[in-house]
Amino acid sequence: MKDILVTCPPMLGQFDRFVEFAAERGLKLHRAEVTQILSEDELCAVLPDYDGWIIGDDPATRRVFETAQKGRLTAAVKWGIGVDNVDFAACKDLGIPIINTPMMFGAEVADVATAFVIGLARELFTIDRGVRAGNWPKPAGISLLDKRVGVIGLGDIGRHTVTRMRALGMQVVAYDPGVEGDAGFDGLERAAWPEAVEDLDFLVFTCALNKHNFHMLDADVLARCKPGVRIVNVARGPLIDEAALIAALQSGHVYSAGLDVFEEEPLPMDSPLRGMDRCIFGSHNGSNTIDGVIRASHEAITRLAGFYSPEGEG
Ligand SMILES: NC(=O)c1ccc[n+]([C@@H]2O[C@H](COP(=O)([O-])OP(=O)(O)OC[C@H]3O[C@@H](n4cnc5c(N)ncnc54)[C@H](O)[C@@H]3O)[C@@H](O)[C@H]2O)c1
Ligand SMILES: O=C(O)[C@H](O)COP(=O)(O)O
Repeated sequence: MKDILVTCPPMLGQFDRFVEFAAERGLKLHRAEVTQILSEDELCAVLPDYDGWIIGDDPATRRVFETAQKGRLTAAVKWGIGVDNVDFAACKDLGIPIINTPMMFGAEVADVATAFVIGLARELFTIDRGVRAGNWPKPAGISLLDKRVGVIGLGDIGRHTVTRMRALGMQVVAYDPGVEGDAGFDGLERAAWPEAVEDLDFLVFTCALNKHNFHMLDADVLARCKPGVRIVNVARGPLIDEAALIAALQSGHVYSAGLDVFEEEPLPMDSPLRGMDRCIFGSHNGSNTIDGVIRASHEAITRLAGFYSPEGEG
């Protein structure tokens, strides 16, 4: 049996469900005990005792892999899609096989993006908070029919998001430098960056974070947005300059935002965002459905077990 450390929060949430599935494939799963997101130092302290690692949002840095390899670590899998926290180049240099689990829950994350769009349009959460507080608020929302929404990123999540936005009767314009043509959507309007943000009622981020697009939505790009735009991010916090977004929300240039991800997670207690009533926040939980987590966790376990098989295929 290979000893495997699991540090991924959604998988930890249903941990017991996966113990037997993993054991049948030669893996003994161990729950990370320190915190749900371990620090680099914590990882360096515990990982050398394990043969493998199912990675969550932790800092999977070169130092962590080098330290772990001096112990027992020989393979790893990034649970989920985003790999911005994982130094794949270091793994290649060190000869540690590693892979992620793409295409496992694009629909689920797109559902959250859609919930944010509808919630922001109708101020559902503002109303909910008001009713709970003993009030009876009646803010006028905006209709979604024929409104323009920009979808930034046409990967798995982005495509599911386009489907959902179109089903709401919205006009979709998409930006993704890695995808050509209409991405399988009849007559899909495409635009360049940052022109794509102009004249939108909603701007929805669904793209991967990489070394080219840190703060792609900064103060300059925000200034190009239509006054009153509503912004949604279900991808990664650092795509947006959060300080610039806060300033735009405070000035009213951006009407509201729905954010599942932040520059710093968990969102700091003193973040001005916490006081912004029109906004909706998630806890980087877009992928977390019972079904989606089972799907991704089985995939992660199967791929990791594959690295230890004679053929060594993850
Ligand atoms: N909120 C959550 O819980 C949650 C869950 C899953 C994934 N994510 C994030 O969402 C991201 C996208 O997931 P996916 O399954 O669609 O990944 P994917 O790999 O299928 O697609 C990513 C797309 O982003 C595009 N892209 C890269 N740079 C871009 C840019 N500057 N502008 C526009 N598009 C750009 C790529 O060309 C690609 O088509 C993940 O990388 C991850 O960071 C968040
Ligand atoms: O990148 C992903 O797939 C998602 O963000 C979910 O994974 P995480 O909860 O490990 O970030």
